[in-house]
Amino acid sequence: MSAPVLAIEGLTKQFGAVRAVDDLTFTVRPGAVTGFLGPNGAGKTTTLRMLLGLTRPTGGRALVGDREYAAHPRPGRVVGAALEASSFHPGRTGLGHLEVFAPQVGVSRARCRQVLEAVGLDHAASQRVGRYSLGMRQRLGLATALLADPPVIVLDEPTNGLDPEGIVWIRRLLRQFAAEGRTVLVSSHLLREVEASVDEVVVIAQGRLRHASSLAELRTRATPAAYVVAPRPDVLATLATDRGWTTTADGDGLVVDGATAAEVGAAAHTAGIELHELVRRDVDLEALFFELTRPEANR
Ligand SMILES: Nc1ncnc2c1ncn2[C@@H]1O[C@H](COP(=O)(O)OP(=O)(O)OP(=O)(O)O)[C@@H](O)[C@H]1O
Repeated sequence: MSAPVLAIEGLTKQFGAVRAVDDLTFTVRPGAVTGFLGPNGAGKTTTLRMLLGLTRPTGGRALVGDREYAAHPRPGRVVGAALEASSFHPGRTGLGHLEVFAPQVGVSRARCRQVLEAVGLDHAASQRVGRYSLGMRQRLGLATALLADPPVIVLDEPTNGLDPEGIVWIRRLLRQFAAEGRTVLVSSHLLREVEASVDEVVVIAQGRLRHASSLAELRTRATPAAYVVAPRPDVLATLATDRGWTTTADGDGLVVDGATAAEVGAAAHTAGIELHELVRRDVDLEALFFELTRPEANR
């Protein structure tokens, strides 16, 4: 499958006095899961709505491959999207909802049953959507997105309302889509929630791009830290301070901020300091995310 690239080019949306999206530019490549991240009100949904032709941009454009979404002959077959879990007709059954969409994307009723099963809703096929839980509506939204087996999948906060098992399930599904070569864009206001399933991250705040890179590259931006246990923690703490690192007592040992485990090990070795334990501390991505998305005035 050669899935299209998504290209957001100088995209801007002004709602009265509010600039919801402000000259935003980034691309989303196939074969990867891209996390579209930002705090509440950052402009994620507005961006996705512009990408899907549901909101008209004030400026710039959003391309799905070589053209805008609406310019594709059958856009619903190219991009499968789930935006808001609440926008279902409450009187329709889960299956009925999919059957309304099926002709629009040119798929059979049998396919509707197939996707309901794929999202774990076959047992609730004839239940009214009004009685679905938030998690079930999320699954139905995903089923709608998957109906046409599209090469591009766009999901807005898909883990909202899912239980831990559902979150693990959706992570696997996202990974599978990427492995199949699809272009996958998934929004969230929590980096921690998508950390295990994304390859690329696009971070926005106040409608503006704050960061775009691979997740691996973002990690390298975070301050490294190590946990170390030494029989003479005072000597180790002095060494760390001399190197410009900070230390905090933690249980039997010290957390050294600002240094990798390898740097702490090498420095201790050179200084002839005995160590009993030395491990890498996972980088605090959440702190970095908070830093990246702080209001501009406070940066
Ligand atoms: N139709 C609208 N009319 C006026 N203002 C709007 C409209 N839609 C969104 N906004 C405003 O635009 C800004 C961005 O909203 P948006 O929903 O795109 O953010 P978001 O990142 O998706 O947030 P959340 O995570 O809370 O859903 C907010 O200030 C919001 O109040």
